[in-house]
Amino acid sequence: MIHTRELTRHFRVKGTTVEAVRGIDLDVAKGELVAFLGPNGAGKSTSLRMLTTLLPPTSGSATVAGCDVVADPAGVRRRIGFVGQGNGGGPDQRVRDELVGQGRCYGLTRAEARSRADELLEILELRAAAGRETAKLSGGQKRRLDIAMGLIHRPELLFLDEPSTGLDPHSRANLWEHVLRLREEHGTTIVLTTHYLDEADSTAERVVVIDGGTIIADGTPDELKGKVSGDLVAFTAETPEAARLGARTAERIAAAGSVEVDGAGVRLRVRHGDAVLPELLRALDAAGVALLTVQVQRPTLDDVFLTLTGRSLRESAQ
Ligand SMILES: Nc1ncnc2c1ncn2[C@@H]1O[C@H](COP(=O)(O)OP(=O)(O)OP(=O)(O)O)[C@@H](O)[C@H]1O
Repeated sequence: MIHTRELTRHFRVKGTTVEAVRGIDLDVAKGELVAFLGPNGAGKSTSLRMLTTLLPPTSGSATVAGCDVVADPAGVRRRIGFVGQGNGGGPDQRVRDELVGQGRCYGLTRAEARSRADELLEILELRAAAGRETAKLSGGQKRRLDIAMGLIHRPELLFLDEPSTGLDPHSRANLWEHVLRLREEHGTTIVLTTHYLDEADSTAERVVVIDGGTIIADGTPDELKGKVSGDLVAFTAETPEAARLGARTAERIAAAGSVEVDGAGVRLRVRHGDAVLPELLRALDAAGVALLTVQVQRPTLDDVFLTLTGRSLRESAQ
């Protein structure tokens, strides 16, 4: 559905060159749900804008839904839907009219546009808001209308640029339910950008991590987490002395890496935290280290980003 080779985009800003996207090779198959994850300025939107023909590449190539983005941008546009950051229509437009108008823009007859609009209002649970002015919708309803607008011409491939930014947690969850259902029921391929780690983790089956204009990791959330960091085992001893003894004991445990002591707390990385835990507890007990708390945490996508770049995505994204 998407094939890019060495896809590159530079901008000239005040006499200097900004390398926004630097030679991206990406293949997305039909039906995939892919999240581009990366901090602000990583090159996610620029990549999306090239794939949706809004921006020509400086060099490299991209084929989207079977059409070349440079040689046949009209072909790409006919086959894709794009929901940008803060799309929306005119504030005085009513929801259904907005959708029908969009359908007409894509060459649907009036009857087709009306029937498709009604279908989408139903799918995206906007039927009750059909006669309302778009300016009076809630944030979540507005984003769902944006998505309906992107789907009016039944695209095979839908691009969503930060679909949930600015929504409250309830609206975000609701939006995701709709997006996932669309994909399940209609087989739509979906490519989206996000800087919400939890969102990429829980909803995308494939995460493409972008930083500094290049892809630095690509895989399922579990593959990414499995490859670059082990589980975190954290325990608290009764005193800092006991913690230091506990840390020395933990260091001797098979495959324990990067043991850190902070006051009475100890943190270590191990490959399979839950499998190592019984051995660790026995060793600590034998050394006379009594524990107040112990927990095992699977790595997060932020741990992955930290391991790859030395920076926390959570901090970069704030
Ligand atoms: N039209 C432009 N002119 C000049 N520089 C640009 C332009 N668009 C993007 N850039 C620069 O290119 C780099 C990548 O920006 P881009 O918007 O693609 O990042 P992003 O990952 O989508 O970030 P965000 O999460 O903030 O949207 C940034 O350094 C940005 O300042």
